[in-house]
Amino acid sequence: MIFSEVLKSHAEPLVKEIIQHPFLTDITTNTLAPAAIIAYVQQDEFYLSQYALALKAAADLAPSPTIAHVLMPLLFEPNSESIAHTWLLKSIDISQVEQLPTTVPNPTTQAYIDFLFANKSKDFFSLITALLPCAWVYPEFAKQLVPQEVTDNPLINWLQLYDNQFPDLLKMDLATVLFTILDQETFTQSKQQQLLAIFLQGCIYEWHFFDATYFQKTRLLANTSTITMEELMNA
Ligand SMILES: Cc1ncc(C[n+]2csc(CCO)c2C)c(N)n1
Repeated sequence: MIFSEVLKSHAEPLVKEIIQHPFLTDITTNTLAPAAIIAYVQQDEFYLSQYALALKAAADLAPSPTIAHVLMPLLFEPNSESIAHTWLLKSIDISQVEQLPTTVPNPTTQAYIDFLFANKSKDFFSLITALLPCAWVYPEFAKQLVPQEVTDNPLINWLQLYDNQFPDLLKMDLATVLFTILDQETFTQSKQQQLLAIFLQGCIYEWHFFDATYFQKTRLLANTSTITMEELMNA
């Protein structure tokens, strides 16, 4: 089995969990709470800005000019997925991301981003393996959840985007490119195990990302407490 297939087959149970997450089932039934939509869009805007930086770092770390060349066209602008966010917000009568309050990353978003940059500090292949679940999981659940019949659910556009049905708005080939880079490399057994662990951890973060925004785990001590870090340090 080629390495990318090994990664995907191990992650299959996690994809099943993600597909059953209430965030996604509520998308398919058009019952996703406005608060969950707002929390998701806010967190995702922030997440994607950091993801774009990590992807750029991968292109800079590329072990050969050929690989760098393959990655270059994929360095999407952080806001290239903003159409997905616009569609979600429109369903609750908010037209612009700018209308949302400023975002503080919730602990899950922050942990996911820290995970990406921790793998940047390891090596190029660890980094692209950490970047892969984000690019791979969405098309995986989208192809399974997009309804075959016509629907008036406005949230289905969001799924169709990730099912590559609007290639002019968002190209969905990043996962394929990153898997191909991995498949062209030969890894020792122990390196394969390390990369598999990174890949699965990334898929787990994808589940947590939905869970944190669905339940709005956004109530941070830093937002609610009147004591500042500075005061604690100087006490
Ligand atoms: C937490 C989170 N994970 C994955 C995506 C989806 N996504 C991000 S980058 C990319 C590759 C093509 O743009 C895809 C599919 C998201 N928006 N937010």
